[in-house]
Amino acid sequence: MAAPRVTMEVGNDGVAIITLINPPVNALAIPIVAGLKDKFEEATSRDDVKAIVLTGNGGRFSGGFDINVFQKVHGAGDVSLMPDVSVELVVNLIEDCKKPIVAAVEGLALGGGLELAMGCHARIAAPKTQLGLPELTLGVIPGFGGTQRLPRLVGLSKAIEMMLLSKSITSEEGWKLGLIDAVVTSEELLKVSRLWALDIAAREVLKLARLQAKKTAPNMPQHQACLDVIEEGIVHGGYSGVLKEAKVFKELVMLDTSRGLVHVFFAQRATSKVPNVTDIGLKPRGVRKVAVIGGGLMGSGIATAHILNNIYVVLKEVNSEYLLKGIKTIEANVRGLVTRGKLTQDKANNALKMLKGVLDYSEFKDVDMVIEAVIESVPLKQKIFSELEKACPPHCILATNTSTIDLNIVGEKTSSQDRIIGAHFFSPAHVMPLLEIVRTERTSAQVILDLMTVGKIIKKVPVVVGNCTGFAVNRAFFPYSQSARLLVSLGVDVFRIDSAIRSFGLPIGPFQLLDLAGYGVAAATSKEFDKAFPDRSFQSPLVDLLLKSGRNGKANGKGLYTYEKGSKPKPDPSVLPIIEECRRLSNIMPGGKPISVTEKEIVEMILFPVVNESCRVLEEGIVVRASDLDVASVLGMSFPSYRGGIVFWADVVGANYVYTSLKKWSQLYGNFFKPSRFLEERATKGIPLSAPVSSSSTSRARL
Ligand SMILES: C[C@H](O)CC(=O)SCCNC(=O)CCNC(=O)[C@H](O)C(C)(C)COP(=O)(O)OP(=O)(O)OC[C@H]1O[C@@H](n2cnc3c(N)ncnc32)[C@H](O)[C@@H]1OP(=O)(O)O
Repeated sequence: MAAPRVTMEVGNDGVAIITLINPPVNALAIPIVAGLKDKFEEATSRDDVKAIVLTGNGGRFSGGFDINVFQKVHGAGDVSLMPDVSVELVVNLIEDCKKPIVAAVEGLALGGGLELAMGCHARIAAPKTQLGLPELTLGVIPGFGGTQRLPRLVGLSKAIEMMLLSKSITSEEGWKLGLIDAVVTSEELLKVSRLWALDIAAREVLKLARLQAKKTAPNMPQHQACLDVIEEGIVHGGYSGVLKEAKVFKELVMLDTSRGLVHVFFAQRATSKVPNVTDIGLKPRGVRKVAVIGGGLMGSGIATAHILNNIYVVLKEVNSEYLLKGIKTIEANVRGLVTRGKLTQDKANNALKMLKGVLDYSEFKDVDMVIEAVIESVPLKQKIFSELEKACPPHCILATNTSTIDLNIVGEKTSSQDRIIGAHFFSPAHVMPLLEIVRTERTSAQVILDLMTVGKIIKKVPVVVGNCTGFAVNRAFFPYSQSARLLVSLGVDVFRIDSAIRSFGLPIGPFQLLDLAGYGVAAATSKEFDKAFPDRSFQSPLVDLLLKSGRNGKANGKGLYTYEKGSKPKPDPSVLPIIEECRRLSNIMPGGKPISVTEKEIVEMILFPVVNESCRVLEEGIVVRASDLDVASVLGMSFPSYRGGIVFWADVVGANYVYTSLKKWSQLYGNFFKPSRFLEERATKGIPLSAPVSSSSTSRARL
């Protein structure tokens, strides 16, 4: 029988195949260990070797360390006969190798055999390969790093079972656990392992991940940085990798991105602390049965959010046709989650069992909460709330999903103002995470606390806000769509505006959002804001012109963009004459010529007016604290979380810069941009916008 040896063959592809030859099980005898060291050193230093595959001859990877050596140790009583494999070979030469090493395992990889394979950068196995660490059966423990690497690859419980019970697993099971990267036929084993090794060498995976991250996280440096650090370890070894990791970590933690994300993390948690509500010893009352009035888009979304979280819902509509439509929408919402893999069929069935459709108030006698979600009509809402007062038990919370109407007016015809509260969901209500809880001066603390608790049960982030037109989010962001339309009237291209806002980090621009919401909704909400804030509301003819030309956005497939199934929305060039007409009617371009702006100016001219209105929201105490508005802007408007929310971002940009910019634009383009008193004061005194209102002289003046 030929002497145990290790061979190396370098292919034209630059892959060195290192083979263990020690029949019958390729036990890791002393000459094999020495041979492995030689070959790995050679492969590492040779320029023609790009990557390495380690394999065993004769269809068996390795049965482990040569047990005969144990006998020699026992006989001589000399433990120094054991070679240093764990650190010298597996860590220094294999794991830290600057070239990728892939183990191609077949038949068996036991004890030291599996440990060698675990030191490699990937493991490809033939079917039914036996993988195990049976060292305890010999009275010892795994000695080539197995105690450390196996738990990291398969998890602690499985690793303990495999070691303490000396239980082997198959390569198929290993693949499921993450120990094996791919299981391929015996014929393909070497070919796939070579390609795998080259793939790591060419770092295709990293390249792909980089491209992907560029698309999904364009403004966040930590994604590319993470890939750079991983690559450093692959190219220059683990030590160099951890050094770079430590350095890059410290750089990243100091950046605005991390500051913004950490701010949002704590800001989100702070929303559950509401002075005089959560700190006065009240206990939330259970809400088991909820009635939703109105099965339209909002009502059905709200009902869906509740049944998905085990809350019984009665959905009330005015006739069976509408009711059926509402129930169908809820079923479609739930099915959609199953299709997208977000919900199991079982859970979906259980959720739908929690729903009952009704046409009258008989089921309302034992409901704990009602959420009204009918159209925005004051007389209709007033009528519903006075009926609810009679139909519901006295403890029942009376909530409305209105997004514009003053809650005091909604409850005017009742004597239950203490139970009336706003539950402002964002569409689609079963998906969007924000729940604005709107309180009036008369809403009781108990009712606020109860709704906050339900909000958490249905997995929303409840933010308690005050009562005003638009509440916190829609109020602060009403200038968002208006400034976009103002820019269009000043001659800036619609699609350029959307693209600038997307580059800033919002998922879609203001005009795509307009298409999505539908022009009817946009026209109605614009009117509310024109009415509430006439001094600073910009009235653009654009939406009316679009409606007149038979367009209604995505809903009828005709918007500023064209919508075809299966493809992304595309700018529709046929809207350009409508936009020209809009500019002609507005007649605000200085000297009749389009203004010239950079992408940065577009973003600032759209978002600084939002900051300005946010200042008024803060000054009026509509939110408990500035960070609540940050959370609301991130969760309700998809303002990029890595910018920390609208107020946080404004402070990063600098209140003074926001103020001077707005002042300049207000001189050029009018009152829409006029800085608010709060902004002016904070900017001139150098106080951050996020500082508590009570610390500014504004509120001191009021007190
Ligand atoms: C530091 C490290 O963590 C320490 C270690 O690696 S300790 C070693 C851990 N490995 C083991 O315990 C595996 C022991 N071997 C076995 O369980 C089985 O031999 C096997 C499953 C690999 C193969 O089984 P099977 O096909 O039935 O063949 P079997 O007759 O047992 O073995 C074939 C030959 O290989 C030898 N052999 C098997 N494993 C060996 C090993 N690890 N060292 C030295 N010789 C070994 C056997 O003594 C036998 O020799 P023989 O032909 O001269 O009698």
